[in-house]
Amino acid sequence: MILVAGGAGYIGSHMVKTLISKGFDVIVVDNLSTGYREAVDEKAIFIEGDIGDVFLINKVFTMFPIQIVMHFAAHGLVGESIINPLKYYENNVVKTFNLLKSMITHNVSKIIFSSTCATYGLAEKDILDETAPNHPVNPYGRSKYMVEQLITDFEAAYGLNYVILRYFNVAGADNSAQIGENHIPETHLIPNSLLHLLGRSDHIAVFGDDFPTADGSCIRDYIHVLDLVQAHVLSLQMLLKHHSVKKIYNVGNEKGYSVKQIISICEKIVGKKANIVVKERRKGDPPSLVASSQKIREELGWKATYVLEDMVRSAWLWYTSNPDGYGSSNYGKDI
Ligand SMILES: NC(=O)c1ccc[n+]([C@@H]2O[C@H](COP(=O)([O-])OP(=O)(O)OC[C@H]3O[C@@H](n4cnc5c(N)ncnc54)[C@H](O)[C@@H]3O)[C@@H](O)[C@H]2O)c1
Ligand SMILES: O=c1ccn([C@@H]2O[C@H](COP(=O)(O)OP(=O)(O)O[C@H]3O[C@H](CO)[C@@H](O)[C@H](O)[C@H]3O)[C@@H](O)[C@H]2O)c(=O)[nH]1
Repeated sequence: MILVAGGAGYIGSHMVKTLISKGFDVIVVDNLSTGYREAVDEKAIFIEGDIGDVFLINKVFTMFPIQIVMHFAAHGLVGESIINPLKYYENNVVKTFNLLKSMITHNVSKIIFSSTCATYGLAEKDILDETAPNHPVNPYGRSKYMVEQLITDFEAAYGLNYVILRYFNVAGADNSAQIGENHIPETHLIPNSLLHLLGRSDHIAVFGDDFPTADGSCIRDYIHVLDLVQAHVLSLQMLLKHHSVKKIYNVGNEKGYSVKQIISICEKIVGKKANIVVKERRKGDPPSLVASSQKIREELGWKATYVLEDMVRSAWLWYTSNPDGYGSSNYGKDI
């Protein structure tokens, strides 16, 4: 049985759907702070609760034969983490510490952890492999790097097996259009661009056009949520088959797109012009983050199968099929 922490969120709900389709028994623990009950496959057991609730998590480990924890539960917004670092260190570090401690107490010895390329910070190279130095430049990236360090220390001391996946920017939606990205407020670039083109805002902002990049806007590497889910499936298979697993993998498409290029691709796919407004840089944004995913390709046989246009098309299908998201009235509005 697999415990999916944060399985009601954007990425976690796609993971749960795939695990169920592959015949795994799944239990989701999610406090619904940014997730949705409706996003969780109905064949999964759902517990509304907090990963930091030691009593609850101990009970889950006592009642269910959990083999592996997939840990998606976190706050994930770079900008917000600068304004409210307490929220990030408490939720992402302190509560994960509680979860890890319960795992160790109950001999649950395998974890797949959702980390991020934000651990790298200011990239010294155009393409980042897993040996690039970790110098995160915002509290969110630091909180994730701290958890990576907890996990590696617990591996050394208590034999915790782990796969840490450093996701680059995740985008797109399941092709069914039944689940997708529904953050309130929405801050991510592709959703914001599409919601603007859907008429939900009067402009799309470009945060900074004076970065040291070709067109001056930030460069990111976008990965389809379904390709990312497949990276988890392969990591899961390795953890189920082997002992003493301690792996860190980047998961990205190995291609960089600037903010301006992303908006232009969204315009092309939707067939409409955006009202683009250049604004100040958003604090904590590194100019460029692009992956080398060679390690996971070579070691697990993973490869990205979707290109950027597929991500934008599937996200657009999700938004146009579900204009109210999971039913919330302030879907897509600014704070
Ligand atoms: N979206 C991206 O581009 C991206 C990139 C890199 C890493 N990540 C990481 O992937 C994970 C999932 O991201 P997402 O985009 O799906 O975010 P999300 O906000 O949609 O999902 C997070 C889920 O975790 C739940 N949650 C948060 N704190 C919790 C707690 N203390 N106890 C129980 N449940 C809790 C939320 O309710 C939500 O359902 C996060 O750890 C994030 O940092 C995301
Ligand atoms: O309306 C917008 C929204 C974003 N951006 C810019 O677009 C880029 C991408 O921003 P966003 O989509 O918010 O993603 P990131 O800030 O890169 O963060 C995402 O990707 C990280 C990995 O790079 C993950 O760790 C985080 O959890 C996830 O939120 C950044 O330069 C933003 O400043 C804009 O210009 N206008």
